[in-house]
Order: sequence, then structure tokens, then C-alpha cells
Amino acid sequence: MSQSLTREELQTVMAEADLLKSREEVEAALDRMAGEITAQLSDTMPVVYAIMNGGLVMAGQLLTRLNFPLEQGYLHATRYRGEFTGQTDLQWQAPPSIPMDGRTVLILDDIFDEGHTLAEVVKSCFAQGAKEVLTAVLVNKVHNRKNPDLAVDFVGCDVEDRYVFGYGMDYRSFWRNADGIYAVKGL
Ligand SMILES: O=P(O)(O)OC[C@H]1O[C@H](OP(=O)(O)OP(=O)(O)O)[C@H](O)[C@@H]1O
Ligand code: HPA
Repeated sequence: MSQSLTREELQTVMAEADLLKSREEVEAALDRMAGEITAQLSDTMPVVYAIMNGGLVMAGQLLTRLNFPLEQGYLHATRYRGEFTGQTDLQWQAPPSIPMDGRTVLILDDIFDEGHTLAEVVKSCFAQGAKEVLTAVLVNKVHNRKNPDLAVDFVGCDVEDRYVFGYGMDYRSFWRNADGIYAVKGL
């Protein structure tokens, strides 16, 4: 899908997008989350997993704010795959590799949208023997289509019900690198 987009089209998407959260607002949210996570998990020697690809930027910026011993890994589970709506099946492209048996696990991701991705990842961690599993997201998209089986433990900020990109979140696989949280014009 991404191959059909030109550089000009992608520049227009950025030029026309609405800035929902500035870099300064995101940094403040990450500081607050780091404090909350430290207060709850600093004694637990947790395994901290980032969900690729979207969780990459958020994890990178959060991890250096956590000043206690932890192990860090990644997993890749995807259901949107460059589209604007998610598929019902979650595709596992890279399973977790650090053992979580009997451990506290913290899952990091960019966005809690409908919550199906996190719900399945959390379920899988418990199936692999995790003692407790907590979740942290940079963005909670506010709407009433949430998976009722999931409550996220740490949230950076709320955004309105629009298609957003930046800070790890993609517009048709591009603009994960945007230095703010933007909403696509018309979406
Ligand atoms: O709450 P949900 O509705 O399940 O959506 C949230 C998930 O969707 C995105 O991943 P995506 O499937 O796009 O994979 P990617 O990060 O590899 O692009 C995002 O990074 C979350 O993991
Ligand atoms: N933007 C980017 N990726 C996403 C979104 C979104 O609004 N929702 C779920 N994955």
C-alpha cells in the first residue's frame, strides 16, 4: 500500500494535519507516566516489552526515564498493517523472546484504540506464565468501541476519535517519525 504514495502526497498529509499534542505536551506526559510506573514497578525487576512497530518511539523515550533495574525486549504483533481499520486477526510477526515465567511484565505501545492488540498480547503473556502484566500507552483514543476485556494501567494522553500519526503511529506506514501527535485532515 505504501508504495502507491508519492513524497508530495505525504508532505501534503503533514501540511494539512491538525496538531493534537505538541512535543512539549508529549514529553510532559512521558515524564508523568515514568513517575507512575516507577512508583508501581521499581521493586519488581520487570520485563518490559515494546510492541513493534508503533511502540518503538514511545518505548525509546520512556525507557531512559525509568531509573531502576529492568529487562527490555520487543515483540511484533500487527492488525492494521498499514490500513486505517484493523483486521480481526492479530498477526504475530515476532514473538517475545525473554522468558516471562513468574515475572512482572510491562507492555508498551503507542496507542490504545479498540484495544484488541493489547488484549491479545496480555492474554499471551499470562499464557507464557507471567505473574502480572501491566500495560502503558502513549495515547488513548476516546470512543465507545473499546474491547471490554482490557483496562490500560498507564496512559500518556487522550486524543479525539480521529486517525492519528506521529510518535510511532503511522499514516499508511509513513510519518511514524513525526515529532508531535497529528490527526489526518478529514479522518
Ligand atoms: O487498539 P487496537 O485497535 O488494537 O490498535 C492499536 C494497535 O494498532 C497499531 O499497530 P498496527 O496493527 O498498526 O501494527 P504496526 O505497529 O506494526 O503498524 C498500534 O501500534 C497498536 O499496536
Ligand atoms: N493511528 C495509527 N495507528 C493506529 C491508529 C491510529 O489512529 N489506531 C490504531 N492503530
